[in-house]
Amino acid sequence: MPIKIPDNLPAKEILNRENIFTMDESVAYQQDIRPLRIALLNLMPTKETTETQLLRLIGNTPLQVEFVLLHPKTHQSKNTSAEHLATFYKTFEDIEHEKLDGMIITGAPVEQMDFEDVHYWEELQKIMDWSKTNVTSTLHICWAAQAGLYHHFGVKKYPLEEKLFGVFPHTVGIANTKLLRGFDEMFFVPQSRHTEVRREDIELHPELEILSESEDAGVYIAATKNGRHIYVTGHSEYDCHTLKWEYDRDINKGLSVAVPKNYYPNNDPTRTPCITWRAHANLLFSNWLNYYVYQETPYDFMI
Ligand SMILES: CC(=O)SCCNC(=O)CCNC(=O)[C@H](O)C(C)(C)COP(=O)(O)OP(=O)(O)OC[C@H]1O[C@@H](n2cnc3c(N)ncnc32)[C@H](O)[C@@H]1OP(=O)(O)O
Ligand SMILES: N[C@@H](CCO)C(=O)O
Repeated sequence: MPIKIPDNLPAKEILNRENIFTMDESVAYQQDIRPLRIALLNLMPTKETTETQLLRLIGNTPLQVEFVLLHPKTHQSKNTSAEHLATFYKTFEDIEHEKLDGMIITGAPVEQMDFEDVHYWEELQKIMDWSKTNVTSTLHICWAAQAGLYHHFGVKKYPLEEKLFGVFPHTVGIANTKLLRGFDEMFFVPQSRHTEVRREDIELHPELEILSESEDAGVYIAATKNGRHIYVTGHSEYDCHTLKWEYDRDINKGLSVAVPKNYYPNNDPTRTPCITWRAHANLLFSNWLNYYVYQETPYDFMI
């Protein structure tokens, strides 16, 4: 939340230089509050797990949030029951005449396919185009970040020689950026993917900036300079045991997969992993909700 301070307090200038958000008394008197409307376009097969992970992070705010669950109509889900979708989910057609304060588009296990081979690619492109005018800020996670960068900017994804799998140190790329307010200079993020986007391709687009990256994992967060589209390649929303679940799943299938790096104590998969990214995950989502959604969205957006 912004700090409301007297109009002429000297600290105001110092904080403004650090991009700390302050608000004059005169502006504060005019500020109205209403619940935020945030949609989760859930592309994951494990929909119930992802709902829980993201609600946990979105719920960490004093703001009231109305959560709208969306699934792609043009894909028949194998792993989530039709009953769950019918009870709790809507499709894009149900909301396309509305406005949203924020939208999160999740990852999906389709990164090794061409975008055009994904069943819901056309539908997703339509939703991403619509988001430019109907959503104040859209956060794209993992495959959705690759899909958004490709659709909006033509940025390609490239296969990695081996799966990027583990918990890696990341750094803040641009000082005082509001999305990373309060972050330590180095922080940890889980990564679990077979493909990457590259800095040099993103740099060709002056509308984009790279907010965070990692020596091991490459670009972590890119965003449009106006904050309306945010692309996050890692999985800060993952629970402590999600990487273990993915690792055990692949081992049980007989796949050759390396132990996730920097995750188990002494990299020993018989030991219980320890979470090292929760604080930054909470900050990332509360900064997004505050600075990119709540402070930017018009009060009468939905009228
Ligand atoms: C890079 C990132 O974004 S990481 C995020 C993705 N991570 C995850 O999904 C982790 C959890 N997922 C999993 O562990 C596995 O996908 C499982 C265990 C749920 C299922 O795996 P499998 O049995 O091997 O494959 P299955 O044939 O059921 O298809 C898996 C999913 O791939 C996706 N998929 C596969 N082909 C297509 C396609 N052509 N178009 C769209 N989606 C597709 C679907 O999401 C499908 O699940 P769904 O129908 O429930 O939505
Ligand atoms: N995080 C994913 C990568 C596949 O897209 C998994 O391991 O299931």
